[in-house]
Amino acid sequence: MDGSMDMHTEGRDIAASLSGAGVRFGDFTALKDITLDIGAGEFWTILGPSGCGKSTMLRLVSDLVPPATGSVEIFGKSTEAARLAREFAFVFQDATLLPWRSALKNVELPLEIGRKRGIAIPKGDRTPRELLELVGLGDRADALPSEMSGGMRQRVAIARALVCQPKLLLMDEPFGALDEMTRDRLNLQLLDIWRETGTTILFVTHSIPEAVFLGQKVLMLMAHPGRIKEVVDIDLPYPRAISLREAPEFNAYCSQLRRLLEEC
Ligand SMILES: Nc1ncnc2c1ncn2[C@@H]1O[C@H](COP(=O)(O)OP(=O)(O)OP(=O)(O)O)[C@@H](O)[C@H]1O
Repeated sequence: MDGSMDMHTEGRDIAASLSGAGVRFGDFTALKDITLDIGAGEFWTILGPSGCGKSTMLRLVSDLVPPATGSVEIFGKSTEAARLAREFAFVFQDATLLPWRSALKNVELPLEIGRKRGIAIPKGDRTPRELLELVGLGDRADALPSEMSGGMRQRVAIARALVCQPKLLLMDEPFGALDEMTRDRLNLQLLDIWRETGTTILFVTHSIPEAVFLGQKVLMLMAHPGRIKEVVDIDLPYPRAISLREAPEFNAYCSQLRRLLEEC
């Protein structure tokens, strides 16, 4: 499908609803006519050629860039209202931890900032320490970022993103800089976290196998201007094990997406 798409949304709570949404930077159209609904609790991965607007899509949803056309709603609110209510959180490729603070202190940071600014932060079900346990770092609470591996730092960043109990997690190539084995392990861990927290996840990646392994749906964007090429449902059951990557149906999805990517 080219340009835009309609989704059947009956009976589905909607986390993010985009309607004819476009983004411009000056004369340049970065995203055009994006229409889609992302159901609450769903896991979407986003693929597309370099420069097609994947990061811009996350920035649009998270109130970092305004729509030049159309509208974006997050859980029925404006993106600004959702941002102020801490309904979403970001994880970037670089963990961006404060180097002088321990893992635990980094996870606690959003709560501290909220308190200092007098912002009512949604009280999460889990304490920062419990979140470190959730990402498998319960025994590294006092470690400094320089004492941790890249994968560990990224897990701290995920725990920090979860500390305000966001209903929507926006992840921009969070495992792109990690070696393949660490990436596989974090993919499994992220699926566990997704199952346990029920958070909606929007996950940008350049890796077709990663997009298929994680996602219930893959949003394929195309370039010039950035727009929807297709949404592919990944009809593979959860929990997903690494051995799934050997399965013919997994590889069939990868081939389908590779063909779509070549057309973009
Ligand atoms: N602040 C900005 N000002 C001008 N142009 C921008 C700005 N941010 C992004 N762009 C342009 O918008 C387009 C989409 O950028 P974006 O970073 O969203 O692409 P992407 O698909 O995430 O790319 P990549 O896969 O390389 O990370 C690119 O052509 C980029 O140069």
